[in-house]
Amino acid sequence: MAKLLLGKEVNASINEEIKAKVEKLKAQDITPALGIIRIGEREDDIAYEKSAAKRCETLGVAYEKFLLPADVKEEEVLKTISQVNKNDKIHGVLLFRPLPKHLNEDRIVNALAVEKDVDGITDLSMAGVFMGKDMGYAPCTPSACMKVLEHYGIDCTGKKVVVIGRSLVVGKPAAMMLLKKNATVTVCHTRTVDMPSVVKEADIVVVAAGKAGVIDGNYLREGQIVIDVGINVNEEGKLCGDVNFEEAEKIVDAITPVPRGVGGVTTSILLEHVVDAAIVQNR
Ligand SMILES: Nc1nc(=O)c2c([nH]1)NC[C@@H]1CN(c3ccc(C(=O)N[C@@H](CCC(=O)O)C(=O)O)cc3)C=[N+]21
Repeated sequence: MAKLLLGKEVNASINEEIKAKVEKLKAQDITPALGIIRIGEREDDIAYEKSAAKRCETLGVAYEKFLLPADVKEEEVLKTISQVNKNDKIHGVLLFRPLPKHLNEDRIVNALAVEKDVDGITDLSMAGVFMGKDMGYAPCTPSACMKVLEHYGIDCTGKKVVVIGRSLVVGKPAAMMLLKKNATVTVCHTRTVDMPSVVKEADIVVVAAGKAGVIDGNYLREGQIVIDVGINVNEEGKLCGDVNFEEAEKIVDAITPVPRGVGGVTTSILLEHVVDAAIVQNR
């Protein structure tokens, strides 16, 4: 049976740091605050929103929600973003993605002030990740994957790492971050030929396929470490990952479960970025 890599343990250390920073800010009469912009009612957005709000409450971070209907006009979204950009009481912004199809995601995302882009979605923040420069904030989900590996003492140097998924939200930035940690990285996607044999070659598998349970026992072998980034809501309304957990845990050495894995760490990183943004903006 695989060892479980639990988010809770990783969070404990991050949360201590966040609390200390929040206390320091509060001593200067500054309350760090997150702006949450949600368009429509996607279940995974709402799941993240609830977790983020709860964590804000626990850590003494304020938040304000900006809820827009799924059929909102682009100008309305741009107006909301300009409003949060100007509001000095809001230090970081979480804009859920993907956006409804009728909106120009590129234009909307890049309207966000880079110093408030705590989920690293603007082109400039993303460029920082790809060039290995300290520019803006890295996206929270791939950062959470790296944090889990680091916390459990899993060194990437020289390891074969397969990333499944090539999205800009997770797959591509995760590949760059792994490369920076000296891994030999392969990125698989829907056009990859014979994916099971490619994935079996990996020492570490980072799964961001975006589909519930698609990575089953046929892709895995013993000795592997599996990081499951997937957050899917199944028919019963429960969270599940992109890995078929029941099959995987019988085969691999270690795995992050869903829930209780990467998701909670993503939320911690988000809060850490908001608090850091509040510090930088009040210098
Ligand atoms: N720009 C953008 N960035 C995102 O990172 C992003 C997004 N849009 N759109 C939606 C998806 C979904 N997502 C979730 C993260 C955590 C939980 C979650 O439930 N976290 C729990 C723990 C769950 C667990 O234990 O695995 C918690 O923080 O306590 C859910 C969903 C982020 N996403």
